Amino acid sequence: MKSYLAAAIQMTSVPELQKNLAQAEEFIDLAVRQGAELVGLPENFSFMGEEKDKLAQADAIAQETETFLIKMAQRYQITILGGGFPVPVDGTGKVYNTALLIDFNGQELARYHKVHLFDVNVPDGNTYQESSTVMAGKLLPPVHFSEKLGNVGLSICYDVRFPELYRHLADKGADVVFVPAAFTAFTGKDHWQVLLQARAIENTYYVIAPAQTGTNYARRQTHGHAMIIDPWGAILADAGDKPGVAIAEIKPTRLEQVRRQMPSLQHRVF
Ligand SMILES: O=C(O)CNC(=O)[C@H](CS)NC(=O)CCC(=O)C(=O)O
Repeated sequence: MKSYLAAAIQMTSVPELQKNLAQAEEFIDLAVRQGAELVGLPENFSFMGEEKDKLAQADAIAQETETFLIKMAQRYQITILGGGFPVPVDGTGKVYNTALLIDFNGQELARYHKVHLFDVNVPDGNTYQESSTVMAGKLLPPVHFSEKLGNVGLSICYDVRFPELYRHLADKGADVVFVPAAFTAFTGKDHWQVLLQARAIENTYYVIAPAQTGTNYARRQTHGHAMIIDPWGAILADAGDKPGVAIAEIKPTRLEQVRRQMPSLQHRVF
């Protein structure tokens, strides 16, 4: 593993596929011009809208999003994560909420179907029933083993509330873990940063968290604060509440140092 720059992109995605892909490319371009080699896009980056509209357009969203990710990886010579988009599951009328990691050749490195679905009545009055359109994944997320970038683990959004998933990624040797999200503004203000820092600290790995921000559609407000956190829990970059990019250096020496200073992973009893 070498030292390199990673980017967590922050967007206000809307219910318009082409518009979102154009916005995503602008931020990818910006990140690459600052030297980023590993770039993450948030959950719902290519389409964020009503569940029924997402379902109606799911075939086109899935196809065009995958083509876009491959094109971006090759054009900018980066490893890129598409942090969550719908992929139809044959014969069910539902989709998997899918995260996809692509390398600079356009080759697929890892794919994950979100296992924890957000079926929650948020106290601000909004009701979320992700399981009405999304099929829960059945497998724990993968870790992609990379000589160059370190071992990269995947997850999506609401997963961040389930520490056992992140401990699994640590057991598989993760050095860098993605948490692409579309966190609600209401839960995000109290929970987002704390949960991300906890996952980084307890597992002594980097956390890269691309995010949605602002008003995406109707009454849907997202929290923002895409960030990159080091294995000590320090916030290295925070994109604030406007669309943009959080960039920080991922360093193997820092991973080794923190794991020496705080060897908690070696002291597990259970
Ligand atoms: O609602 C949308 O349009 C898009 N959102 C999503 O796709 C997903 C599932 S509904 N959002 C979350 O998981 C939020 C989790 C969260 O906010 C928390 O855990 O507090």
